[in-house]
Amino acid sequence: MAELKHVLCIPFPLQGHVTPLLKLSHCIADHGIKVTVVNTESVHAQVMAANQLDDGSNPIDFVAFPDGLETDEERKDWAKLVESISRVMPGYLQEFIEKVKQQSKGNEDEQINFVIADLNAGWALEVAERMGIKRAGFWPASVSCLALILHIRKLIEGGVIDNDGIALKNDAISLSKDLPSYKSDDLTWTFPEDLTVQKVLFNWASTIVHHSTYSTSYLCNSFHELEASACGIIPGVLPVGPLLASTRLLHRRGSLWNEDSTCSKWLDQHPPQSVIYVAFGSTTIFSPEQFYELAHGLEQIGRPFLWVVRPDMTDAPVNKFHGTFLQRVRNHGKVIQWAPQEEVLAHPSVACFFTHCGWNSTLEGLSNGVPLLCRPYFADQRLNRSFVCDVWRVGLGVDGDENGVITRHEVRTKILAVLGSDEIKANCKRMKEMARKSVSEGGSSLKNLESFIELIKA
Ligand SMILES: O=c1ccn([C@@H]2O[C@H](COP(=O)(O)OP(=O)(O)O[C@H]3O[C@H](CO)[C@@H](O)[C@H](O)[C@H]3O)[C@@H](O)[C@H]2O)c(=O)[nH]1
Repeated sequence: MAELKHVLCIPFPLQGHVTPLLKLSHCIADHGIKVTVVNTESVHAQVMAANQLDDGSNPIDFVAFPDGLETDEERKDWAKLVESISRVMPGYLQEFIEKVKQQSKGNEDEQINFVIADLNAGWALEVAERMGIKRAGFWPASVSCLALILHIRKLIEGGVIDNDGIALKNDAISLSKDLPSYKSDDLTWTFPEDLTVQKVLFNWASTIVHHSTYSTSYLCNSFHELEASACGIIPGVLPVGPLLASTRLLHRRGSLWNEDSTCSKWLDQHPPQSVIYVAFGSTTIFSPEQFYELAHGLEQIGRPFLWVVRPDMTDAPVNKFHGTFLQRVRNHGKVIQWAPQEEVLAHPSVACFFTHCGWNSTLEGLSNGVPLLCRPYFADQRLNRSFVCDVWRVGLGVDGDENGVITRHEVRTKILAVLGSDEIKANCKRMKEMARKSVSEGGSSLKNLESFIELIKA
């Protein structure tokens, strides 16, 4: 079938951003539209290495541009990463769009006529506007988080935060009478552990506000029924989620690391709703003390657990620890470096999900009806935790003592509490049905996606 349009999708180069935009790219390609995904060279190499093609018929094209950095160490410094990509990538993007135009020799169907960019890589929207190309922002986190960021000016003017984003009072923050109020700790740029990092995060958020002006529509990985009031205060917001992997996405679904393929078999060996799945996304770091408390808590529960420990998750001497720990838990615990998370969460033997509350993990948990235990690390994760525990009531927080330090005792008691709560189970079931309905025939997110496809084709 001849492709009618050519869409360029540009994610921000982090796992939690690449995955959802890649899933959206597949949804668009399913409608007969040509899609090219632009990654940094470093992310591109990881995606290609970690995701083998099933049959060579991947429906999406990939291109890669340099990010202007030399080492992976530099890439871990977000301030550097954000500064570098927004300095060097706009030039590569413009060059690429012009090259495609020349190569297509006037064939309008081949030329790039739509750009979808993560608002965290919003410089791409600026390039698209300059080149007269239609465009939309993509937001990989919650609509409530986007609402907060887009109201930064109002919060400063209202004396709620200062010019560095620091909350001036401990009071609940209200953006609208219909929207659940935000706690001052839930401001997504708050990082009391390190005020320099907080400044970087706040500047980053302010850049998002600026870049949002280059688009009038924002595709969000959420669904209307989940965040109706937040959707109501952002004109142009288009929830199209939850963006979930399905069988067609077995090609290049976007993991940056190799998924451990032994999980399914291991899960098959356990009774329904018996396994505690523990994974904290791609960026969470645990201090050695917190890592050990978590490990001991899991061990003491004496129930089966599947725990993702990324090699860079802690400075604790993991190998030495693992030797004895794995020996002790060998009958019920499995530790891996990276999971096929969506498959794990969909497995009937999973009973609960101990998560950092990254938005993708939160949505994947909700969509599979799995109760959540929340240990947020930074950014939007505290806000997501508040929604999970206080608004939707589908999980419990593992909040630590007055200094935020978690103990093995708390890990154990909270897991047992979440497993024993009928209220949480009932809410999870309801949430799963709502999430699935939104992306089914006639559902709100599917309708939004279809009207967006019409916009591309127009
Ligand atoms: O072993 C694992 C662990 C995670 N994942 C996947 O990796 C993604 C992780 O995304 P997310 O849960 O959102 O966490 P982060 O990687 O931490 O994502 C960043 O981006 C998100 C979207 O903006 C934010 O909500 C987070 O706070 C931010 O840290 C999810 O799709 C998971 O399914 C795996 O496939 N295997």
